[in-house]
Amino acid sequence: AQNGNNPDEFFLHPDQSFETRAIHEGQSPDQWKSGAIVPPIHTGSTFKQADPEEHSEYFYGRIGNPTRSALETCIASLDKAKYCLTFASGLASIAGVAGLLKTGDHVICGDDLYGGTHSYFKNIAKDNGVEVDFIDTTVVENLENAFKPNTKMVYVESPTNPLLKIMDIPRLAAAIKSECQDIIFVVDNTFLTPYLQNPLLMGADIAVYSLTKYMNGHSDVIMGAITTSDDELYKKLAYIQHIAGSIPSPFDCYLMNRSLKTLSIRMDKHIENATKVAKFLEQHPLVEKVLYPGLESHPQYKLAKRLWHGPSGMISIFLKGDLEMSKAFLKALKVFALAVSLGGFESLAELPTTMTHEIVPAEIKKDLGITDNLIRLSVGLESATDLIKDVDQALKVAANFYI
Ligand SMILES: C=C(NCc1c(COP(=O)(O)O)cnc(C)c1O)C(=O)O
Repeated sequence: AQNGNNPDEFFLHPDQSFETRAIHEGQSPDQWKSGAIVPPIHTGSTFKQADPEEHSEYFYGRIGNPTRSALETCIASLDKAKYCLTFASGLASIAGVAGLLKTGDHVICGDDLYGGTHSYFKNIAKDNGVEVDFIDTTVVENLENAFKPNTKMVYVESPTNPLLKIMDIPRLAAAIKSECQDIIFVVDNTFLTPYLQNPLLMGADIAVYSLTKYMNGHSDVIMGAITTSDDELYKKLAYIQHIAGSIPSPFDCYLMNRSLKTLSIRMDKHIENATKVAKFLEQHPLVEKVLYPGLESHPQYKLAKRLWHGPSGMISIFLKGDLEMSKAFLKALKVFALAVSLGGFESLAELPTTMTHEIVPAEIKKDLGITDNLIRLSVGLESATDLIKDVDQALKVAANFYI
């Protein structure tokens, strides 16, 4: 995390070895005949066997690939996990985790989730006979009151997409395990990455990642991952990866592995830029509210400081206007691009209600507060001065729609 001298500048004490592990874990040149310093891209789909009754670690690309193994070893180390499994996308990894549920099981989901994740549990999991409840898991008592005899999983994001609600993972874990040790606690850690939060160290059984976002950070790979330290869960999830077969390509694994090498310095810059942009927006007359866990005004700022190494680069703001003002603001931006996704080096801006959360039923969006004037910003690595100038000029254009 940031190397500020003032203890108030950053959150939990930074993990001193993260950068070294990101560069070296899973990358040993000794594992390759060539001695390559950077893991090569193994595109082979199948591997020669010495005997019909025995094969080496690698025998078929869907079951295992050396480039994918290098990546999975690195991510497991970054998340301080025993295991990592990668999938073709973030939602594919979520589908893999949901594959642990059987007909008649009950899953408790946080109420504020990425639209696709909400839709997966509300439609696909439900159609597979899984009972789903969505509750506000920022209040631990809500969770305690939601348990049923058939509860098998609790699934949350922290912070959540797009309202940046923060989960007290240790308290949720304690409540879950005191209810029943067998309930699987899953935390989607996409917005923070292992650099800023390690859910497994706080009691989660599985962490889920859309690697597409910050961990790749270059908006050119779609991929997902899970991490766990539970041997039984790993065996089941590895079976799902192998047999349901939703695996990433060797080339994408090479790109993702390469991105991890700069994850820490990119996150520090995302935090530095987002803090400056959030502070500018917080005082702007056309901005009703700024949600950024790095600002003391965030309702769960103290919790974020207690659990996180830093507040990441995502900001959600409420403009003092309606849909027309939001559209005018978003279309006036020049440095921020109007696009879904997040976590890349380029700054992105979007309107959750009609874009990433369009799929969420209107009454649920209303209950959550995903309104026409809610804008989500993914603050990139450009000059903070340019980013602030961009939102300032776009707000001036949108001022004509001020109500
Ligand atoms: C595309 C977007 N989100 C994807 C996402 C996913 C799905 O990841 P994919 O790699 O897009 O399949 C899972 N979890 C979170 C918290 C996410 O934000 C978005 O919010 O713009």
